[in-house]
Amino acid sequence: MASGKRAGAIWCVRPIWCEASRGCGVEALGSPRDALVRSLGLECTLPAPKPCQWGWRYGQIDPHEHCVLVIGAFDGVHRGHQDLIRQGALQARELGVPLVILTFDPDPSAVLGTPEPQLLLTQDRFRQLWALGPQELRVCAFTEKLAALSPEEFLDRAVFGDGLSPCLVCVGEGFALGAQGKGTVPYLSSLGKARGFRLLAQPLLSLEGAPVSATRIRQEIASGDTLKAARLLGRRPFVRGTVMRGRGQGTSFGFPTANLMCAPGTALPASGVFAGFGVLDGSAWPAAINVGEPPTFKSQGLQSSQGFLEATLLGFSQDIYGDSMAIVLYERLRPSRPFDSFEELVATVRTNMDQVRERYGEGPLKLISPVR
Ligand SMILES: Cc1cc2nc3c(=O)[nH]c(=O)nc-3n(C[C@H](O)[C@H](O)[C@H](O)COP(=O)(O)O)c2cc1C
Ligand SMILES: Nc1ncnc2c1ncn2[C@@H]1O[C@H](COP(=O)(O)OP(=O)(O)OP(=O)(O)O)[C@@H](O)[C@H]1O
Repeated sequence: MASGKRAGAIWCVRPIWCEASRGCGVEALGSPRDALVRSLGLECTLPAPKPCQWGWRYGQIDPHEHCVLVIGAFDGVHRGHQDLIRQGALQARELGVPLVILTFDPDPSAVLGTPEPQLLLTQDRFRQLWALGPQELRVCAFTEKLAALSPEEFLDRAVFGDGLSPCLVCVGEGFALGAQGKGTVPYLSSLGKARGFRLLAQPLLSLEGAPVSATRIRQEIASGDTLKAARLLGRRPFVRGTVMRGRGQGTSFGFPTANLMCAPGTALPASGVFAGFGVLDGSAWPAAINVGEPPTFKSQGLQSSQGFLEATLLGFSQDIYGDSMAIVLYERLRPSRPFDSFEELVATVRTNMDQVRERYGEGPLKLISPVR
């Protein structure tokens, strides 16, 4: 296994909107409603998974039918990933064969002992990949056994040995797979000669002066630059979590907040106040959001845990304790800070709510279907 830091090393790891998001910013996602639908991957439904020898698949091509195979962990399904998959789709169309995306679950970094904060939960990653239009999405269960396979063993067992016969394999420049990261581009290229496939190494998509990578996007999110993260992702970043009980003071302050505990390992800003949307039951509510422990109430309960945020949804008043909710992070409004008085805190949060209202209105935007 190669080191977890190696760029593109996998072991060390219906395209409606792809075209629109190429070469321009997130505004290309269209209306606020369309942008939310696309950011959350609600425009498509994943088919039921079917088991295969090394994992499972969504959709199916004929066993050993020639195909174009695009391989990667694809955390975030960012614009570099989209570019690579779009290239695979073009090649597949020219060759008259289906497109298969091969990915891994869990993310290889989790098994290799170098877990990275995740830009997408697994099902969201699969949905974003499926939205790019492959005929099959193949998922290899990433276990220590799989991690220990050499590139030759991986190809012979988990690819050719599990019903896939690619005539073209597409990866990013600098990609490597297999134990010790041995399966570099030149290495895979020569293995392909013996196995009847060509290897296409796609130059990395660069935006705003550097290659797009999950690591770079994680850094932008951690620093609170959710707008830049959105430009690199080609969609708005969002997180999911469960609504928990808080101190119960928000209602008395005049802004009830949904306290959200996100899944462990979710990529979140360190702290800060953001404008965005809360998405529940297929509707999106403009929201003012505080990420992280509120500095005025340090260490007074669940807020001290990592992965915590709270959001006041404009125009919303229902009991949603225990419900799951997605929070889509638009832009950062200000840093979180301690307040000397509740009055000052309330007045400042109200100003933030007004900022959200000015930008996104109040009350729900009905999205296509309930958040799955
Ligand atoms: C938009 C928004 C901004 C906030 N900003 C801060 C802040 O800067 N400092 C702080 O200590 N708490 C901040 N909070 C957290 C509030 O103090 C907290 O929501 C309130 O005390 C209610 O907490 P409870 O839901 O646990 O009762 C913010 C909350 C929201 C919704
Ligand atoms: N900016 C990019 N442009 C084109 N292809 C890319 C880009 N970034 C990654 N890829 C390719 O996409 C596939 C999936 O990448 P993977 O998630 O496995 O790891 P990675 O290369 O480390 O990417 P990242 O750091 O963005 O997660 C790989 O074939 C990889 O080389």
